[in-house]
Amino acid sequence: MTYNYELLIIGAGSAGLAAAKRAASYGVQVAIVEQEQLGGVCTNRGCIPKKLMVYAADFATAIDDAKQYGWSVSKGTFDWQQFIHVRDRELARIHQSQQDSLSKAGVELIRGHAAFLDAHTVAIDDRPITADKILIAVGGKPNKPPISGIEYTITSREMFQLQELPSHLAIIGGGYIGVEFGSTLRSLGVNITLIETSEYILSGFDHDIQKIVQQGLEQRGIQIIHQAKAREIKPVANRLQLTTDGKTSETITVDTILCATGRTPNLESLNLDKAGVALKDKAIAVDEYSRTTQDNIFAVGDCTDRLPLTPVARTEGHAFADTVFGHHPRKLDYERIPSAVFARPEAASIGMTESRACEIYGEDAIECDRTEFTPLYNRLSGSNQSALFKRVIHRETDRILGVHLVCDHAAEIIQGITLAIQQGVTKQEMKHTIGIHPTSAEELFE
Ligand SMILES: Cc1cc2nc3c(=O)[nH]c(=O)nc-3n(C[C@H](O)[C@H](O)[C@H](O)COP(=O)(O)OP(=O)(O)OC[C@H]3O[C@@H](n4cnc5c(N)ncnc54)[C@H](O)[C@@H]3O)c2cc1C
Ligand SMILES: NC(=O)c1ccc[n+]([C@@H]2O[C@H](COP(=O)([O-])OP(=O)(O)OC[C@H]3O[C@@H](n4cnc5c(N)ncnc54)[C@H](O)[C@@H]3O)[C@@H](O)[C@H]2O)c1
Repeated sequence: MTYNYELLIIGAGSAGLAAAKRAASYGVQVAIVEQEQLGGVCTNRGCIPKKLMVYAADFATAIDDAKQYGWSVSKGTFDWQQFIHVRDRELARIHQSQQDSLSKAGVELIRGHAAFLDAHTVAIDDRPITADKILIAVGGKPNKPPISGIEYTITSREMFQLQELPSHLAIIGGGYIGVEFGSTLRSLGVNITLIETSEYILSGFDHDIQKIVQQGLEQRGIQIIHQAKAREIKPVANRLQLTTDGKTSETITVDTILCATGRTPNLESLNLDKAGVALKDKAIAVDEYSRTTQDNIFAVGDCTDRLPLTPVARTEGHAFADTVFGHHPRKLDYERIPSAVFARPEAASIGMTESRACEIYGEDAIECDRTEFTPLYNRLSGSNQSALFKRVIHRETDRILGVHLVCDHAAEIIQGITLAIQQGVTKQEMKHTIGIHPTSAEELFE
């Protein structure tokens, strides 16, 4: 049987683009289908526009800090529309570069919505296209809990399209998205109320990180209503009234409500049943080599139930292509993947949290060292935000199982540490490492 393509990829986000280029490098005839702009969530409504917003917001603090360092400066005003203009110019540049790199790799880009007709045939809008192998890389979309009035809330997608900044923003969900938007918009002068079901924000992070970031956000004037859930939302005279249930019941009136309670795979109208692809919970079921329940179909990135981060999506795309077309079977180690929360204070982690290590090895087998200190920069800036460095160590082997940081540039620092952790570095080896002075990171080698 001959097909239109050897490989058809559905979705040109981080995972799909990485897989397309790597497969093409093995001489495979590849087409990629995309229904929106190239680059998916990361480029258009995630990592990149979010980080640009963080950079914009940091000037507010930098100007205050500059005064403490002897500068005579005044804050001026922030022009949201001007920021959107320059941000979109940068996103257009990225789209062009993504398109150019697909052409250079010889990958055909097909615009439209894909839905399965059978295991080898996909309808793109109404046009049937066949392929020997198909990779599903359709990503995810925001969840909204079933709360009365939830239709008045927006999600991270619409946050990037706001025409003006609200005066008061309520955020439901204190995970990555809620914390990053809350922190950034606070620096831009927005009043923030964050509602989180647990006692602490950033579920899944080490407990010390959760506590220090939560305190830091509160010190910056963010109101956190914890152990609470949004119960009802009602429009009241051009604003929104939100009532919470939980440890305390509160009613607040705000301009905008962001719902940031997690994401689910984007599988609607893909007709996976026609292709014989099974689900596990709400995600595509895959094995460690990203194989689905149908022999010729694979899935990578946020549409599977693994770690929804861009570098993971990209690496799964590469590993799929290496395994299937490069004949180098490759799977990921999901235990040692670094991640960061781009809030102020910033947090970053690699490896096991203290509670996970105790769960696996038992409390007696684990030792933690924890240093909290005032970074040199804050001595003059006047900020009372302390930095936290924590290491989780396996007593018997002296191996470092996890490193957790809260400090300026935590995300940049954790990258180098990631390599050491992946190589099985011990506490003793770290102690014998000579650091750079004066930096915050040198504390890791004390
Ligand atoms: C606000 C926000 C901030 C984030 N910040 C970070 C960060 O700082 N660092 C980090 O590592 N991760 C971050 N993430 C997570 C990261 O963006 C995702 O993990 C990553 O984008 C997943 O890539 P993907 O290729 O699997 O999916 P996506 O990027 O979602 O790409 C899927 C693509 O498939 C297309 N598609 C879907 N269905 C069809 C169809 N039927 N036919 C044709 N095309 C289709 C979609 O239009 C989309 O372009 C963030 C996410 C959000 C929401
Ligand atoms: N810096 C980054 O790498 C980055 C940034 C943004 C997003 N992401 C990715 O996107 C994913 C989704 O982010 P997210 O923040 O939406 O999800 P999340 O799973 O990180 O956090 C959701 C939070 O909402 C809370 N919650 C759930 N239902 C609630 C309710 N009804 N009321 C109040 N709180 C409720 C949960 O307890 C949790 O703390 C993340 O898991 C992450 O992988 C990564």
